[in-house]
Amino acid sequence: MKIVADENMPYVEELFAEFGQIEFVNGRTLTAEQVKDADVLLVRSVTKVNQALIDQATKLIFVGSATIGTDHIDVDYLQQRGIEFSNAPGCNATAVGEFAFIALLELAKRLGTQLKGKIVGIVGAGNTGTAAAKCFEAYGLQVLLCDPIKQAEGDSRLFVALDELIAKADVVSLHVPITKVGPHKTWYLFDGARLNTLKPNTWLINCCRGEVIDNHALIKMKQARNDIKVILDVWEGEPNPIADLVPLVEFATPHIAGYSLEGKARGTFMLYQTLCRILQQQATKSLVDLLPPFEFQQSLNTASLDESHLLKMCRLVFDLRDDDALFRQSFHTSAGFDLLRKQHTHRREFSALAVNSCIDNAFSASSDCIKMLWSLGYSQ
Ligand SMILES: NC(=O)c1ccc[n+]([C@@H]2O[C@H](COP(=O)([O-])OP(=O)(O)OC[C@H]3O[C@@H](n4cnc5c(N)ncnc54)[C@H](O)[C@@H]3O)[C@@H](O)[C@H]2O)c1
Ligand SMILES: O=C(O)[C@H](O)[C@H](O)COP(=O)(O)O
Repeated sequence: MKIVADENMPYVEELFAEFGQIEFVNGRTLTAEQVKDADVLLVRSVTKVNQALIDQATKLIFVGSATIGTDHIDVDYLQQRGIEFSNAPGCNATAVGEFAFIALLELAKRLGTQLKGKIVGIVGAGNTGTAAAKCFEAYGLQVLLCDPIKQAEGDSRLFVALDELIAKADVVSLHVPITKVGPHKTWYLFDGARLNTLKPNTWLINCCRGEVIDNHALIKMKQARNDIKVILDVWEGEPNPIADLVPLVEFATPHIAGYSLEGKARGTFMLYQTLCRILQQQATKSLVDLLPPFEFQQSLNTASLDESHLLKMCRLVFDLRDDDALFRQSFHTSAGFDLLRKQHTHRREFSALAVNSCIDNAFSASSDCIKMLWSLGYSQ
């Protein structure tokens, strides 16, 4: 069996070698010639899998994408050809939720203010939106959810309309898939008109897909209203963000919100499980065995955990300032953007770090602050 896999997908060797020969390829420049004799194709979000790419791949039985998004896959064409397809829903949701939380703590710090007390509006209450809400709620913030699709499906959570969310929220965090048609299409959901309805001093964060915000309109808005603060992990026209936008954005990263080691491992592992099912083979590998132990364990020796302590705790697993600095140095070319992603030092999720209070100290961390960290996702 021949497996063609994106060279930037960790753990492929460990999980797929037992099935046959693996050929690692550059996912961005993959050609029909390279996949024509593949039985299995493993991709990431940078590879467009469509008729043009796999027309000649007559042996192909499975296409797997180690991603949540599926906008790069022509799912109908795969279905017509009878080729099994699977993405990895939820694989990096925790990473995205924690990214949004940490990014907003960083923004508050940079602006000399606090995230505590803000109302956070989450647009799209699926896997990543729910993971983000979990962090904000663990920190005691009020969260508003907007998801007309889930609402219509009878999801029991409380939802608000987008206009109401924008009118009430201090922070707007975007978590929708990119869709171009239908009553809830998200392409340019935040166009110039909607951006102008953001209330003064709103913080806007996008870690879903760049085109959910009209980036040219965002430039105009930022030039006119610097009270609006923006964090972008995703960009219209990746891998070539609009250069004029970058200096206007408070934190800028190269589409790495989902890049935790755990999220990456889960993505590849879910594809391994699917191939085992297709081949009617027992899955013998384990996800836990893939992950290296984390270097630290933390004892808290403080009676209360203020926001600056919390941010220090977060930086132990992920220091977003590094990604922001590197991005500003080398986003200018598509090679730069992709290289930043390729060379990203995979961060860990909160769960990698075990946190306890110093039990022998009278002024040790109160159980409330330890519980808050555990609710955020840190281990006990
Ligand atoms: N930056 C990254 O690294 C990164 C990582 C993971 C996912 N993503 C992107 O984020 C997207 C969302 O991921 P997810 O796991 O939360 O997906 P999901 O499918 O679990 O949830 C998306 C939610 O958005 C809702 N939705 C759709 N249209 C909407 C609209 N117009 N208004 C409000 N809600 C709407 C859906 O009903 C759904 O509940 C993915 O499709 C992917 O494009 C980015
Ligand atoms: O859709 C997703 O899961 C994310 O956008 C994912 O993090 C993108 O990462 P890539 O596929 O480029 O590795």
